[in-house]
Amino acid sequence: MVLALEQVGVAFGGFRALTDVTLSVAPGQVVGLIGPNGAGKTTCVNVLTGFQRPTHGKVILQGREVSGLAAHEMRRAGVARTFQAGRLFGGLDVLDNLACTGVGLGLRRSVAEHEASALLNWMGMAALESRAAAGLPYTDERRVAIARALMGKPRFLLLDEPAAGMSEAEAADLAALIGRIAAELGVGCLLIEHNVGLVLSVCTQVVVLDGGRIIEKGDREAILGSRAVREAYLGTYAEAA
Ligand SMILES: Nc1ncnc2c1ncn2[C@@H]1O[C@H](COP(=O)(O)OP(=O)(O)OP(=O)(O)O)[C@@H](O)[C@H]1O
Repeated sequence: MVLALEQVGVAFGGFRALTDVTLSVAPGQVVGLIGPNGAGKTTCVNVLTGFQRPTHGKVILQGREVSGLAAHEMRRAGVARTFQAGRLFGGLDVLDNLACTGVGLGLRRSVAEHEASALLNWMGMAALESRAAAGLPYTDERRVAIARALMGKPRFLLLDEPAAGMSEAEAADLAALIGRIAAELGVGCLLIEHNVGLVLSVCTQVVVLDGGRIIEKGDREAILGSRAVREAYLGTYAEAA
């Protein structure tokens, strides 16, 4: 049972941001979504999470069409996301950042706090519980945003450039974390990332967008061997791969 786009198109006025996009993420799988700036990656995530209605096509969750659901309904249905900017509640500590999200999802406060604490522990971040979110170093802030997205035990997690601004070592740690989220929690992950090396290290399947269309889909070898991908994209990032 998967989260999928079926022949999705999105138009902003006369501009087509996406055309005929079909992709899917299965539980426990990490799918990469790459492509040049403006290719339509964030728009895909927005459609999959209810932030953007498709102009054409369908969003499918566990066999059911969910194209019309709002963002909070998709979240309750088990589809979580992170944003390019962290969007934490700066005035709250880390535990409360997670617990508030749990309460918003319908958990009792004590249950939400317990889940938040267990999650931070699982991610090796228990020491951050009572730190103010506003004062966190950048990489911790990104990891707390991922922890918060995992509240309520979502079945799918969509990550929009989670490694932006990180060093190679920090990005490698993040890749390991994403691998654990898929393998140990069984969460299906969709990873938008400009760091192609990171995508190829953690994703079993990669989808390449250019100009709102899918130009390639496949595993690491298929992507590295694709002439269309090299021409559209990898030229700029060849060293990273
Ligand atoms: N709300 C909107 N109104 C009009 N155009 C939009 C809107 N949102 C996105 N676009 C346009 O749609 C195209 C795809 O944008 P999108 O943000 O999905 O690309 P992206 O692949 O995520 O790019 P980046 O890597 O730069 O984040 C871009 O040309 C963008 O300017």
